[in-house]
Amino acid sequence: MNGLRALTSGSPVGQTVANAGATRDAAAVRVPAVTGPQPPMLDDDVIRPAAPTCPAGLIGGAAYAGASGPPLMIIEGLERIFRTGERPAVDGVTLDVYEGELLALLGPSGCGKTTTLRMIGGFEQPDAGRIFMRGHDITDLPPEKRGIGFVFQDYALFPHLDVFENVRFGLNRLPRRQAEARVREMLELVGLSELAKRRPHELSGGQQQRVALARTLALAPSLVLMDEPFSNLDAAMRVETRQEVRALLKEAGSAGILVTHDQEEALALADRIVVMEAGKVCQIGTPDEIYRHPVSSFVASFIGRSNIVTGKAEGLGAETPFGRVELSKAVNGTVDLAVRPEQILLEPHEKGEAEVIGREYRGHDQLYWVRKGERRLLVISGPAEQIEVGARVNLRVCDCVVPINQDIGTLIAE
Ligand SMILES: Nc1ncnc2c1ncn2[C@@H]1O[C@H](COP(=O)(O)OP(=O)(O)OP(=O)(O)O)[C@@H](O)[C@H]1O
Repeated sequence: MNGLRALTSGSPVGQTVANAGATRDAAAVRVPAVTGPQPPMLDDDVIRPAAPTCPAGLIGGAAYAGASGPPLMIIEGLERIFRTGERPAVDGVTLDVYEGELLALLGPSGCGKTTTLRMIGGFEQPDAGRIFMRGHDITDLPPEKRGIGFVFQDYALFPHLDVFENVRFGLNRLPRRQAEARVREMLELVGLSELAKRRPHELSGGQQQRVALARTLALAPSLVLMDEPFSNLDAAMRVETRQEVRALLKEAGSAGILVTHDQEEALALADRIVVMEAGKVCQIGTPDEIYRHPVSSFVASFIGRSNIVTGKAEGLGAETPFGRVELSKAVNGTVDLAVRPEQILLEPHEKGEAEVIGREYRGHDQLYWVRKGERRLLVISGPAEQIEVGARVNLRVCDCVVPINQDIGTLIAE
């Protein structure tokens, strides 16, 4: 979905920003005012209720290990039902975001990521649920009163303004010298001081992305929303730019919420990942937790790849089509198990239990498809191994396997 239109359509302010993306008319654009740790120039734009309306504390999901205080934002039971939909587009989303944390909303197309982001930004009104920022209920505030910054998918830079003027845009309420000092500071932060006089079309996609980020960060937001911000970049530029964006947000001390359907991007960039499916949050955790301890076959298959097999578990072991495997948690009964392709070793043997039916060389590793009885399994091995298609192999699982769908079995110990 086009991040700019998706994020902004449907609200007067949003509409203006969306139009700006099309017309590039600086005078017509109203960039949402934002607040943050410094400078204090936009504070009077933001409504601050006299007392917090929600107690600071963790609601939903796993805690962020890097948290040094209460959450910056608490989102509680957010719901959005479109008249055209058979089910809610967003269905009871509850999560929190900590100061300086980078959170990725990850899930397949249509699972409600953009709608969730639009509600956080104030461009879409929820049908139920509340959003609290530093303890204040901001659910009913317009976008420009929320203290939140935006980086749009197509950057929304003004082609007739140079880099310096693009970044200064939105700082026009500051005295000129103070605004210019802030722009210089931001350009230094994003490493574009040398290119201050260039127009957007004289920059690479990655540099344009940095200008857009500098323009947002100039307003010192405590939270920056980004909808598929790297989708316009080629693969190599995407990898480089996403690390830069992460570093810049960390340096600026701003938290970020990033919408992506790219699991590799979420794993590489985020402090925590919120996995969504059909409008609901199915798991929140660090990239490592999500990858190594998926809570369902959906998460196990969407984040990385998994062979889902059924096993008969007894404590920390289970009988499976691979023979006996060790489990990461003690369970009893019939359980589904997520076996990662890299956890399976292929041992060539002329009377092996399985047959190699496909092979894809990828340079850094190889994918093998093997058939055992009716089952088709995916295996990833190192690049040096050479097993021909048609060869017989034995399969060995070389690591602890994660039980999922625990309602099938009985969890007997953590
Ligand atoms: N304005 C709207 N009117 C009606 N239905 C909508 C509207 N916006 C979104 N939807 C529907 O809500 C659901 C969630 O859409 P949303 O854009 O939030 O998903 P997404 O996860 O961001 O998808 P993508 O990755 O494709 O952008 C989809 O079924 C979509 O068709």
